[in-house]
Amino acid sequence: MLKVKNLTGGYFGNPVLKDVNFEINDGELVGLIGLNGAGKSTTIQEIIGLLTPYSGLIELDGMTLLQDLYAYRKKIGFIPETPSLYEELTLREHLEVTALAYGIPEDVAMARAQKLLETFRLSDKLEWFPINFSKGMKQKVMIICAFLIEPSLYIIDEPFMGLDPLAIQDLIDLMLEMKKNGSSILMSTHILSTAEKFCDKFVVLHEGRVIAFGTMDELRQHFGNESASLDEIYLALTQQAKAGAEHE
Ligand SMILES: Nc1ncnc2c1ncn2[C@@H]1O[C@H](COP(=O)(O)OP(=O)(O)OP(=O)(O)O)[C@@H](O)[C@H]1O
Repeated sequence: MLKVKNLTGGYFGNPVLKDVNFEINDGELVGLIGLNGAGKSTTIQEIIGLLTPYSGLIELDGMTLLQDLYAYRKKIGFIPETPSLYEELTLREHLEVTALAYGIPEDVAMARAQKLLETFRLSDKLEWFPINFSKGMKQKVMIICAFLIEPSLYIIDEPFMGLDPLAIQDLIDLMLEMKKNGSSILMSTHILSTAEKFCDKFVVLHEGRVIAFGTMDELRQHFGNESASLDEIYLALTQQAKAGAEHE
């Protein structure tokens, strides 16, 4: 379970995030949504420990990063928006390095990887180097490495960019399977129609603040329209927040 409590943080002393609060229970898929510059990537960087909060607390399964950096990091599988692979390592070596870094026995890792490689149609490319992969294939390697770990929390930044429709469906199926196994998932996305279908809850960020957090039903109630789509709610919420800021 992830708890983000009163998080204020950002870059070089500039608080991009202001008093951010939300939680992800075990077995929950939460969508992180917001306009360009709203603070989604900054939130993710705070959770994975690339940034240090100015104030507030981030707790994963009751543990903070400061209590045990290595144990905390081992609980997170992160899939960045832009794939970053080691040019000098083959796909097989990427899997081996991931298993080593997360303390997973090689036979266990390779057994898990086999299924994932089949799902993403990369089984015959184990000896390939990243330079020979397309952008979507590189992203699939990042996905396989993250799912190989079977972490407590998956953080997936813009998962649907660059993936073909088949791979998107495969990724969604995997997320749903991991959710069933009790993992928590935080997914940042601009593809609201897909998010609406699969996410249990939504964190709506606007200019570094959480302007709504809850299930689709809770957001609809808040909005006062029982049949509104996430797109409609989201646009209305951001306009309300903009009008509020202009009024101040
Ligand atoms: N490395 C950085 N140094 C300084 N400011 C940054 C840095 N990265 C982002 N910011 C600022 O933080 C704010 C939030 O940016 P962030 O990247 O978190 O937004 P986002 O919601 O992920 O946007 P997008 O949808 O465009 O990816 C923006 O005002 C941005 O200019």
